[in-house]
Amino acid sequence: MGSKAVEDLIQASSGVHYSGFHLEEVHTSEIEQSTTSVDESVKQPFVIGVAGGAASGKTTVCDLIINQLHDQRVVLVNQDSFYHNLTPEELTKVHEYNFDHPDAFDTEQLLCVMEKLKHGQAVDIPKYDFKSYKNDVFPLRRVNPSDVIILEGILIFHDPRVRDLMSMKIFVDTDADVRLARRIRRDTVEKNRDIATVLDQYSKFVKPAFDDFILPTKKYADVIIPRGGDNHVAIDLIVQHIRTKLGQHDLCKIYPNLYVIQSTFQIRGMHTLIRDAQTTKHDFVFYADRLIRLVVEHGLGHLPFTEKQVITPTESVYSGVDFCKRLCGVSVIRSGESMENALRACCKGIKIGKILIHREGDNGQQLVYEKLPEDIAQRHVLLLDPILGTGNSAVQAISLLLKKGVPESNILFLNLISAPQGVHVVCKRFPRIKIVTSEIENGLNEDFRVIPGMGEFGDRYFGTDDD
Ligand SMILES: Nc1ncnc2c1ncn2[C@@H]1O[C@H](COP(=O)(O)OP(=O)(O)O)[C@@H](O)[C@H]1O
Ligand SMILES: Nc1ccn([C@@H]2O[C@H](COP(=O)(O)O)[C@@H](O)[C@H]2O)c(=O)n1
Ligand SMILES: [Mg+2]
Repeated sequence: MGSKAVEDLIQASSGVHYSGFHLEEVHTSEIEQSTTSVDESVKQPFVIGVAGGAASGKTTVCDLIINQLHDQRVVLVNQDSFYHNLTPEELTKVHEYNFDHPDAFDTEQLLCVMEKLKHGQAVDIPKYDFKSYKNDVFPLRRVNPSDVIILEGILIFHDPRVRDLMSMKIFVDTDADVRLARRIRRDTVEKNRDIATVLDQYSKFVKPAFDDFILPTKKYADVIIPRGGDNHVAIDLIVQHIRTKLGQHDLCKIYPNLYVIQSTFQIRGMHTLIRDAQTTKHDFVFYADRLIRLVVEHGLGHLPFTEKQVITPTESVYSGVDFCKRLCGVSVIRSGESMENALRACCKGIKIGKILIHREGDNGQQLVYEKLPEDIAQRHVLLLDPILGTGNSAVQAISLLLKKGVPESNILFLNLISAPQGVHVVCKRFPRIKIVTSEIENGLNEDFRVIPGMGEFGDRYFGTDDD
């Protein structure tokens, strides 16, 4: 592929940083590999479960959430669509059929639909007809893959496999008498049923199933909404939370200890400069330093604090906090040393240890030198290395700190860019350490280099590259 084709590719891929590629060095296979790795990681939808008794206000709550999330792609999948069709025999004795029992639903079909949606495929979902009791009413409803999928139904929390799909679970909690009153009105007005049948179904099936199957799933809820759709505060908070989660990188949803600093145009502009192969050494150092300072300041915000009160010059009391005192920086030589100045500028007199890890071959790492404070086990450690790639150096460095007695939860790993592979390796092996980074990369190339990346950070920062 010639450089013209590469430029076309860059042009076509809005929103993705390709400015760090060395155009003359890019090979077709590298581009295809990087593009494929992006496609493979199909953006995971944010799945919300909404459960609660019949006529508690579930659909009303879902409609309010959908309205407020108007600028997002949201779909509603109703558990009613997965009611089993009744056999001819069951149809003749429909008043003896329990529509509130978990067995009334085809959960396997629901799981199959969710699997497809999660993998970015559109699905056709049946529309349930409460009058004919049939779930094969045509035309089927076409549901496209979306950023947010809301799963609603009385027993949507019953099956653990369905629960596991959900990033957020909401239980709509409405008084039984309110639910019954609404149900009588709905079933008589909308479903043309007579009141005696509605009350009979309620006492025989609806109430017992609520007590036996629905209410016990309330414990799985992350949020319980009293008064359903009338509770605007709860709905506003839920929508706010969903917006925050949608703005986060998918990896942050998997690993709660991974923090990617909120992107702004300033931050993206600085990244654009340090990733550009044409950027001068002077500019590279200047903008790398600015980004490092941001990451360090953000990282310090994750340290514990103690409450402290001071008297202001107006002799008033200011209730504030005191910084965590027992800190230590540890830089991974050589790139990590570029982060020391920012740490020193933020934490007066901080001790800084060093670790040297030699890269053996393509993927192996070997620890060759370490100099750490003797009392490091009693300190919170800020581990400094601007790039998290394969995760091999980070694992070596963290393992050494643990061997020296530093508790895992006292380690804060600060870097500028992280490859998903490295995040998986570090977060799975050390789930209690925190990682603070400023951008998540597309992946690694065949040489285990981060892409798009910024080249050899140490060489560019310390001026030892050939230019
Ligand atoms: N806060 C409310 N105040 C008054 N009526 C409501 C309220 N919330 C829902 N309803 C009515 O109650 C009935 C059941 O509400 P719905 O949201 O469909 O509940 P669910 O989906 O839990 O069965 C509907 O007729 C709806 O219009
Ligand atoms: N043919 C049917 C199917 C279901 N029901 C009742 O619907 C309730 C669930 O729907 P919500 O919108 O209230 O969640 C449930 O209590 C079933 O009894 C029915 O009456 N007829
Ligand atoms: Mg409903």
